[in-house]
Amino acid sequence: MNDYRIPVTVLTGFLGSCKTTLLNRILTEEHGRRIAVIENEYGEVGIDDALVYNSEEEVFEMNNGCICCTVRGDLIRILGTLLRRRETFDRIIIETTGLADPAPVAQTFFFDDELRSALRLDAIVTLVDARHILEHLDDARPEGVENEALEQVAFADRIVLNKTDLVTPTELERVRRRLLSINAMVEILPATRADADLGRILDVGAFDLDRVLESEPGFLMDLEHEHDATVTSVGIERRGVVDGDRLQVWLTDLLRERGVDLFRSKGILDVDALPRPYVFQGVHMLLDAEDGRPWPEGQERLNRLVFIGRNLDRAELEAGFDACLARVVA
Ligand SMILES: Nc1nc2c(ncn2[C@@H]2O[C@H](COP(=O)(O)OP(=O)(O)OP(=O)(O)O)[C@@H](O)[C@H]2O)c(=O)[nH]1
Repeated sequence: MNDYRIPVTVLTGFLGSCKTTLLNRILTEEHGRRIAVIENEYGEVGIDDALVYNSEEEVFEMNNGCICCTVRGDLIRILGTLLRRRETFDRIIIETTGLADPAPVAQTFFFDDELRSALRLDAIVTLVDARHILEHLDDARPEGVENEALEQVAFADRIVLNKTDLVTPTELERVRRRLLSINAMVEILPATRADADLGRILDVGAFDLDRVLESEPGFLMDLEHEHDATVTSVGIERRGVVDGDRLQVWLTDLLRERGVDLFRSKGILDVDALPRPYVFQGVHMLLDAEDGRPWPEGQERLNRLVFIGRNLDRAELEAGFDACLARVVA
């Protein structure tokens, strides 16, 4: 029997594991397919809108809470809105935050009659950072507090085992075995910059409710979960021109000294008043930087930074960044 329901892919994976990189690849390579994107970002300052490939696709942002907790109602509303013009797209991709539990997101497609009859959860695709995943899986949590990285691996229908360039073959094999010890059935696709075969990721019909119910009988009932309250996000927005040299010193020192607890950092900055923004991305102690898309004409250049990690000190981060500002614009 033909299934005319619209396929939905959930992209999940811990902070910095490469979700946005994979999303950009899909939007570039599947160009011509009509894709509706729903993006959930952690923290009050959104950055990913500027990092997602500039495409024809409509991107629905959900920035005011976590998709698996506070904004699940928003997700249902956005899906409902999309269904009212279902002829305008062929598939939906949802990118969760790096700290989301994918189970409540998956449940959304089974609770609501309208959604269940129109949408088909195709697969939960979990991105894994080969370099950092073991420390996150080993991160002991108090009783009742969940380990999101573990949930993301356990719930995956496909794992894109990414950043293979940052580990040795022996380390990669150790990670692969660990992933299979958590989720024996999952198909693992090794990748660098998420260059896995999209044919193994999209339209694969991999999500199987019966299998999930076998391993998690409470899947359709148990909505309660608790995140680690020591992990928070600090968003900073400032006008002004940043001094490139001071910024380098500050960021390098910050990541070296705090990199263990600083899971993720990103920023879009007006450095030295250049025509294009300076975009930096940190994952623990590793830092990448590149020029972003040119600042929009006639629009104010607002510096935006986000830090996500354990026991973050907002005042210290703000003071550190403020000291990098060469010129403050009121
Ligand atoms: N060395 C290396 N770096 C990578 C690879 N894939 C992605 N990166 C870098 O890792 C960083 C995080 O990538 P993103 O795609 O933004 O990760 P994400 O999962 O969307 O991040 P959050 O949404 O913030 O959780 C970026 O600086 C990427 O350039 C890879 O295969 N190897």
